[in-house]
Amino acid sequence: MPHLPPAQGLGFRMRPSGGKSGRPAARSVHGVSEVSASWWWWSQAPLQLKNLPVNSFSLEFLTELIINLEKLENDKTFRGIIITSDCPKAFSAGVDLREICGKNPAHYTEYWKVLQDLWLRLYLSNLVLISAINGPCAAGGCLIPLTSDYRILADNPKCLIGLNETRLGISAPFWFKDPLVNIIGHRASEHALQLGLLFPPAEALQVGIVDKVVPKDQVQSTALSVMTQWLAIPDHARQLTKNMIRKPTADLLVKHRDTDIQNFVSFISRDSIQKSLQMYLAKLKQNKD
Ligand SMILES: CC/C=C\C/C=C\C/C=C\CCC/C=C/C(=O)SCCNC(=O)CCNC(=O)[C@H](O)C(C)(C)COP(=O)(O)OP(=O)(O)OC[C@H]1O[C@@H](n2cnc3c(N)ncnc32)[C@H](O)[C@@H]1OP(=O)(O)O
Repeated sequence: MPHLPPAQGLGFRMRPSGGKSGRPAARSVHGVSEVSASWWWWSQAPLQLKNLPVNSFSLEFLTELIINLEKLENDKTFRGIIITSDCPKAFSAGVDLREICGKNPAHYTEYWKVLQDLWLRLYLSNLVLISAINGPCAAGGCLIPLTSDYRILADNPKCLIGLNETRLGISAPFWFKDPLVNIIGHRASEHALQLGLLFPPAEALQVGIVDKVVPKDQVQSTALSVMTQWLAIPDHARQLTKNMIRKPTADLLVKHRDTDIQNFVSFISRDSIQKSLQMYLAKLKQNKD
């Protein structure tokens, strides 16, 4: 794991709410972020993503997320996580474009490997993962929802979700495509992926990329109630079943991850791609003004 300098505004929060268990809040400060590990409701942890302004996946943010997930996974008192965003602008803007623009091949290699690591950790997690999606998530921003067990989307026209890579002139990695196919089926994925569709809430529900759409102020309470249903199932039976269903998909990435890294690095290092990226980043900044 690389050594990381402290950063402002980067962090994950596990927020207590009611202290049902009567356990005192544990607070620990780490290299990058402050993690306040407390009990909200026995055995379920709300994990709030906060990498302002849009929860884009910087290398530092990815690394911290993996560390925090590992801690939760190893803490046998936790059986599920509700993942949501603490950034008002987005659930996640996906790949942090500054990480893949103007850097060197070694950096691109490390970045892609860590992104794969996060995917593997989430996809094969023993915990129940529920995405409480309270903001837009496009392309790489769908990584957490697509690897979760259940997705709840806020009913807001800004909350668009989908793998829109083709609209950016790129192709979604196979390990983004595979979970989508597993969730919405082959034909709907062909359609969604080739056209780079970003679904507004009602369409997202109809195609099945999310499991529930609720008013924004009910996303958390709905997530809690869904979590309760999932936690009613004995862990060992649910975990074995999850692993049985997901392992073949995960194995594909494990088997091909080196080739996938090489492909990504050679693609992203092209001058033409770097120019497009610079233009896209500049456009994002212009749109703001
Ligand atoms: C042309 C080539 C493009 C892409 C990549 C090329 C190669 C990659 C190869 C393979 C990878 C494939 C798999 C994954 C791909 C990805 O995830 S690519 C990234 C996809 N995400 C997006 O395109 C989202 C872009 N952002 C937005 O649409 C909006 O910002 C938003 C809807 C999330 C929020 O909108 P607003 O509330 O209007 O906020 P702003 O637009 O003003 O944004 C605030 C601030 O954040 C910066 N920003 C936004 N997204 C990113 C990002 N992904 N990476 C880095 N920075 C980002 C934005 O520039 C603003 O910055 P400032 O101007 O405040 O400095």
